[in-house]
Order: sequence, then structure tokens, then C-alpha cells
Amino acid sequence: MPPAGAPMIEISGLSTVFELPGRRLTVHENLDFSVQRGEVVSLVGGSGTGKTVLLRQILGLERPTAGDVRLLGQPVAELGERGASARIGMLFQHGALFSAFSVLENIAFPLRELRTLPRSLVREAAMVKLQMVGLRPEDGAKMPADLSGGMIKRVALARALIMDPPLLLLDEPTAGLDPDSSDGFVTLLRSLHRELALTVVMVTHDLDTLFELSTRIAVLADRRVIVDGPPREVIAFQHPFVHDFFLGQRGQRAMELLREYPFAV
Ligand SMILES: Nc1ncnc2c1ncn2[C@@H]1O[C@H](COP(=O)(O)OP(=O)(O)OP(=O)(O)O)[C@@H](O)[C@H]1O
Repeated sequence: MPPAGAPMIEISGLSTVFELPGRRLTVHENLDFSVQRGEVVSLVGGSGTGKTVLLRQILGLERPTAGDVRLLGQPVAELGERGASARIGMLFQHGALFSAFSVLENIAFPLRELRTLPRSLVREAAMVKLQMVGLRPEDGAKMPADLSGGMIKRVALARALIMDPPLLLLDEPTAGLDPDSSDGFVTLLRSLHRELALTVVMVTHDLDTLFELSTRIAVLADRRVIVDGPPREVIAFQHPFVHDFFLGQRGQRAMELLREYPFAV
């Protein structure tokens, strides 16, 4: 494991171009972005600015048209699926649980697929993760259809952590949750970040989640990261998207949150 402050993700000169019928869509152009160990970095940007595509490129699920993506110093393209999954846990927006599998089977799935550990150990590891995300042992036998939205997120998080990855990617972690479940999930993420010394990159539109968790915010606009830094610094950046996102209708809330979370300097 690299020391605190060492680069976990290094992206340089990244361009993404999609060839569509009759036109080219340039999503990213010469984009640079890096994440150091221990940070919680939030990616924000308007619809279609390429946040999800960037997460998929970090995961190695998509290749950029040009540029370099490195994880812990190694090019993602060279890691292969197994290498990437040992380094990155991904929480998809809708949980993406297998409906025919129980909670425990869902959590165990990535480890079971490796076929390197006996069943009993896989089960035990899944049970540890189940409790780590605040669920009870008896929840392990439940089926996804019987879970609340907050529980689905917790199960998906336990599954993302099953391989003990140092890096966690979260796509809209609190979208669709009621305010209480959302607060509970943010508190859980904050304590796991601390206890497991995780590095976290998340995409979120939710200002509460953003201010409660982020040590840094990166803004995607004009096909690149136009500004990144501590929340207070990013809010002051002169750009129409930044202005609308933080200081438009929701600005009052952003200012309240800055007062509430003085660490967001
Ligand atoms: N495989 C693909 N082929 C063609 N176009 C694509 C492909 N994947 C993504 N796009 C386009 O790239 C752009 C960026 O998509 P992406 O999903 O990353 O945006 P986003 O920033 O996550 O947006 P949102 O906040 O609305 O989810 C969109 O215009 C999308 O339609």
C-alpha cells in the first residue's frame, strides 16, 4: 500500500471521442485528474459531461480514445479485470443486486467467482462485510426484493468491499434515498473511510452528501476538469456551471453546509 498522499489514480491527457451516426461526440479533451491516497474526491458536472464514462475508464471497463489512466502507478489497461477488481470497489447507482441471490450470496459473489477460497471462508468473509455495513446476520438470508432502498445500498457497498479494495468508486451513493436513510448512509461511508483508510471517488449531485464527505471537489465542464480543490475554493471559482450548481437556487443550502462543516475549507 502506498503511503498517504501517494497517487492512487493518475489521469493525464485523456480524450474520449464517440463516433455517432453522422457526427463525432467529444466528451473529454486533454483531461488531467489525479487522486491521492486517503482523499474523498467528488466529481460534479452537468448532465452528459462524462462523469460516468470517466468512472468506467478508471475501472478499466472502457478505454479512452487517448491518454493515460494509472491506478497505484500501473496502467489500468494492463491490470485486467481481476487486477482492477482487487484494487477498486464500485457502488453502482441502483445497487445492481442479483435478484435471485440472497443478501449474503450477493455480497460473496465477487469472491466466489475467483474460485480460490473454500465456501466456508467465502461465507465468513461475506458475513464480516454484512456487519461492517450495519446489517444484522439474519439479514443475510433475505432476498433483494424484501429490502428497503437504504438496505440495498448497504448490501451493494458490502459487495464492493468484499475484496478489501483500497479504492472505492461511488456513483450517486445517496440518490433515491429518503433523508434519514441518506444521512445514515453518509455516516456509514464516513466511518468506513476512516476505519479502512479508503480512498473514495464519487459522483454526486446531492449537496449534503458532497459537503459532508468531500475533502476535495473536481468540476467537469468544457470537456475537462476546470477546477479542483477544497469546497470553499471551488465555490469561489468563476464559471457558469459552478455558479449555477453551488450559488444558484441551492446556494443558500451550500452556504449553510459550509458553516456546518468547517473542515470543508
Ligand atoms: N458508449 C457510448 N457511445 C456513444 N456515446 C456515449 C457512450 N457512452 C456515453 N456516451 C455519451 O457520452 C456523454 C457522457 O456520458 P456520461 O454518462 O458519462 O455523462 P454523465 O456526466 O455521467 O451524465 P449524467 O449526470 O446525466 O449521468 C453523453 O452524451 C452520453 O450519451
